Amino acid sequence: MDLFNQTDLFSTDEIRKTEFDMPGADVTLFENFFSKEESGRLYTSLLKNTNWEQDQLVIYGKEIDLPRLTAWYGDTNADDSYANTKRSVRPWTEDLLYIKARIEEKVDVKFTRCLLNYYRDGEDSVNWHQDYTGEERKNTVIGSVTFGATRPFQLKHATRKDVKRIDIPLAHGSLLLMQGATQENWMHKIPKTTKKIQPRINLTFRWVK
Ligand SMILES: O=C(O)CCC(=O)C(=O)O
Ligand SMILES: [Fe+2]
Repeated sequence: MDLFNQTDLFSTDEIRKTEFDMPGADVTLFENFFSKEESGRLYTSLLKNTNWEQDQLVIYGKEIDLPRLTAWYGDTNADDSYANTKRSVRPWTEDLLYIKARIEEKVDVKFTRCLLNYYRDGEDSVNWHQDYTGEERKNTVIGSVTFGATRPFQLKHATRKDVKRIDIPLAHGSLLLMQGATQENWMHKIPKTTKKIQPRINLTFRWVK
């Protein structure tokens, strides 16, 4: 066996935890949170069974397709704050309930919603933004799970120019937890790339009253 075979070196299924040193944020990455085998199964199943929708954004009165496909799932009996946006929230599926339960072992929260994003290729992206609005942004938990291609998740401080930006590669089977005031103090994005890359699915589990 070739001892320096990269595939062998990196094909470990061990969970690796990294806490990031970011002022005003609480961000933790768990690599290999889902095993290779589970991740492969969930990627295929989510790709096929999710009700992917092409959502639009209105800019200067013009409707523009979002550069990705999306879907909302969650507690359908909870008071529906997304009702006025015409976005339909579908009931939890078995896959989503499994992923949700695995994350809930790590955090003291019961998630009520999940937003799924499907980045078909390098042209698909999400621009700088913060999750949640108003008061809800001040203290939140977001569990972000990735299956498929690795894309860099970029973070920048919302107001301080002296704080360095950070790039976290989110790989197949990883879990990123963003807690406390992270959404209030930091913005995040997934940039476009001209590299030939495989599709990627991201799930953000949220808590909405
Ligand atoms: O794809 C990702 O990793 C992030 C998605 C995201 O920021 C969002 O949907 O709010
Ligand atoms: Fe986001």
